[in-house]
Amino acid sequence: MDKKISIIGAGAVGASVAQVLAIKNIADISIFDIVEGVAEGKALDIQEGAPHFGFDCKLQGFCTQDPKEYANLKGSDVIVVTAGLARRPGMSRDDLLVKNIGIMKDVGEQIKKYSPDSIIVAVTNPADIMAYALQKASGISPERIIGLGGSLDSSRFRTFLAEALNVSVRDVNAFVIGGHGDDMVPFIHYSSVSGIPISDLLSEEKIQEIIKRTRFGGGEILNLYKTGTAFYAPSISISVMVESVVNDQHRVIPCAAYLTGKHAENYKVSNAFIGVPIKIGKNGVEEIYDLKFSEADAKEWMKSVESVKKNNKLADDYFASH
Ligand SMILES: NC(=O)C1=CN([C@@H]2O[C@H](COP(=O)(O)OP(=O)(O)OC[C@H]3O[C@@H](n4cnc5c(N)ncnc54)[C@H](O)[C@@H]3O)[C@@H](O)[C@H]2O)C=CC1
Ligand SMILES: O=C([O-])CC(=O)C(=O)O
Repeated sequence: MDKKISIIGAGAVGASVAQVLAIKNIADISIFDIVEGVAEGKALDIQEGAPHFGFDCKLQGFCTQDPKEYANLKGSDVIVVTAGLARRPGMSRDDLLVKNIGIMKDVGEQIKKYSPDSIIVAVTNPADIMAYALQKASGISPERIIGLGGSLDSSRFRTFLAEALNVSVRDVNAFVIGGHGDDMVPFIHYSSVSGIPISDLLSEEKIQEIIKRTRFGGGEILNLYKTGTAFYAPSISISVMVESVVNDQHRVIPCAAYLTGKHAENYKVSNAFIGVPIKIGKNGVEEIYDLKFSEADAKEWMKSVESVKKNNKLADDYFASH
């Protein structure tokens, strides 16, 4: 195929997104992992299912114990980064920062070396900070880097709203902004069912219950799995972002994007990746939409901003000393 997607990290999320994207049949897929045999095995395993779905894309796996294998990133339209540690019960996503930032530094440097023109999708947690770290390590222009968060969090939010209202998820339009952490902001004022505001349909108490469940959606799955975190909903959420780049679809999805200029002014945070509604196309983040905040929304938003800023400071300290 003439398009190429690379996935770094062939664990639960990486392998699952590889399969979803293979079924979509939009690009050849290269998978990378540091553990020998994992990426090679997952690529072959997914490929062997092709006859049933009839996908023609080719999958290949590479072990990055030999960093030269990263040369196989060359020519990637999109690179999805899922390499690193996932949390265990009792941990927050932020507890992964110190371990995962070193991996992002290595991965970012390899991307810079072999495929600096790609669009990067940062998935490894804490994702807003890992997007920031990947940008620093790769030097890639920030609008070519998109972090996962809102795409997944909004999918959970829509699922819970549809369930409460007993309506099709297709008619629920709702999104979550802010950092992909405990302070994310399910944004009720722009949420509706086919245009009918959510606040006309559900009591304030029910809405607050759904907001809380959405915020801890990742934790709910972690507490069920115990040995790992969510990967089915994450992989589908990543696939729509990737497909929007590969096929230049201009989907509007909340994701972590780098805020500067007038957007930084509107969102009261600059030079940081944080979840806002963006238009995704072949050039990555093609537009950032500025939302209007009520006083209460602004309070919630600023909590999330402060948490992202605090973590970016840790990332800056790491890069200053490594
Ligand atoms: N942003 C988001 O919304 C979401 C983020 N995540 C995050 O994605 C990451 C991956 O999650 P899972 O796939 O469930 O974990 P996993 O443990 O199943 O897979 C991680 C993979 O990364 C590989 N890896 C580790 N260091 C590497 C390196 N230096 N180079 C290449 N590969 C390396 C491991 O060998 C492993 O196969 C975690 O940080 C998790 O928290 C997961 C779900 C949603
Ligand atoms: O909960 C986690 O650590 C994984 C994740 O980000 C999510 O599922 O939202």
